[in-house]
Amino acid sequence: MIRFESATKTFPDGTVAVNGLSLEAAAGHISVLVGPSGCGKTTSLRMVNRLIEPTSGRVLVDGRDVRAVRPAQLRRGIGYVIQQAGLFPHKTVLDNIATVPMLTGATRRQARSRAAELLELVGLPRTLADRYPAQLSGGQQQRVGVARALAADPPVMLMDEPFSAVDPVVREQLQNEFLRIHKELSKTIIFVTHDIDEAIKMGDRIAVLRVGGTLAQFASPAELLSRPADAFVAGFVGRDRGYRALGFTPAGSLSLVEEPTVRLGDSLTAARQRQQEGWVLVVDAADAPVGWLTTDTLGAAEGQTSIEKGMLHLGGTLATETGSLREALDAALSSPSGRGVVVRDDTRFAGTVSASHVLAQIAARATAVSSTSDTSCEEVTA
Ligand SMILES: Nc1ncnc2c1ncn2[C@@H]1O[C@H](COP(=O)(O)OP(=O)(O)OP(=O)(O)O)[C@@H](O)[C@H]1O
Repeated sequence: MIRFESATKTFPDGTVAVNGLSLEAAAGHISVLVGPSGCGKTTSLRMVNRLIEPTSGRVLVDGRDVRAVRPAQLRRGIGYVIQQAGLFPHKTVLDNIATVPMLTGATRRQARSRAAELLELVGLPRTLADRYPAQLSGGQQQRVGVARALAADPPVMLMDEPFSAVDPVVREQLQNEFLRIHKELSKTIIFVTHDIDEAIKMGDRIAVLRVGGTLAQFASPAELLSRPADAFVAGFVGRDRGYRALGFTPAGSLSLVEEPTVRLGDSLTAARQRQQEGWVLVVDAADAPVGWLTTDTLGAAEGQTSIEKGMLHLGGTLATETGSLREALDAALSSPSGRGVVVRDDTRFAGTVSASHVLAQIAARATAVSSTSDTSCEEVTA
């Protein structure tokens, strides 16, 4: 666990980068520091591994004031991942990763074997092991950066905008992979980003900082979206926060509508018979939805007698039975028939749901929540 106790940093030129920060980053969880440029995120992070010393207040790791531990020793237990990966340019990928275990006493052979395992864990092929950082893409470099930070198996990791130097698609892959790794390893992580969407995706808890280095709110993503502490936080989390909060509301008891389906290869006559309001859902042999067929234009399919893939509309996004209300609403809104397709976890078709049905469910939940709402606030404030 990492605890900031009224930590303040004033730089010699008088800049107050962090001002009385108090919060607790729980063990085994990802705590995110987010806020506009210059609000003190990096300074806060660096106070944990003593790259920066607080002017007043203190930072504790597992109950111990970091100032009581020699920096070199402290940093051995704290992985550090930064933007642009910060790899040693003259070392190969494998040696970059193996460096830290060797510093902590592993033999070269042990360290390299561990490095090879980590390469796999972060989703990199072994064929990259002997390359130099300059011979890797930005996303691959970031993966090596994560592997290197994990190499000494530190209980704590500090991550400073680790995925911001790559394009949005790679970034999403890196986020997903990191979340998968985190599920396996459960490190205590402080993750810095200026991107609220990334914060909401990655964080178990999110600290929103404002310029001047003060804490505006420390809360779970769902709480931040549904109950921002003030206008600054509301503005920072964004205008569509109501919709995004649905991403944290399980679809749960949403009752599905039975929907007649046809299979690829079935006759067009069957499609006409089963259509509802001009649309019929087509599934494959394993009952997984593959698209919608509009029976209005079937007359144009001259000479064809059976349903083929080329006739189908791609369909909307799919929601899962165990997913969120946001998924369900998005499935309905993006479906060409207006009927959102819901699948089981094994991708078999389960039923459909309409946008009005999801909205009715949202309204019912909102009423239930407001009548049982508690206003407890778990954050530690200065
Ligand atoms: N060595 C320094 N001397 C003086 N001021 C500094 C120093 N380092 C940082 N600052 C200032 O402290 C404030 C906080 O900086 P910090 O880098 O912690 O912000 P940040 O939230 O991480 O910003 P960004 O998102 O732009 O990286 C800024 O106003 C910055 O200019």
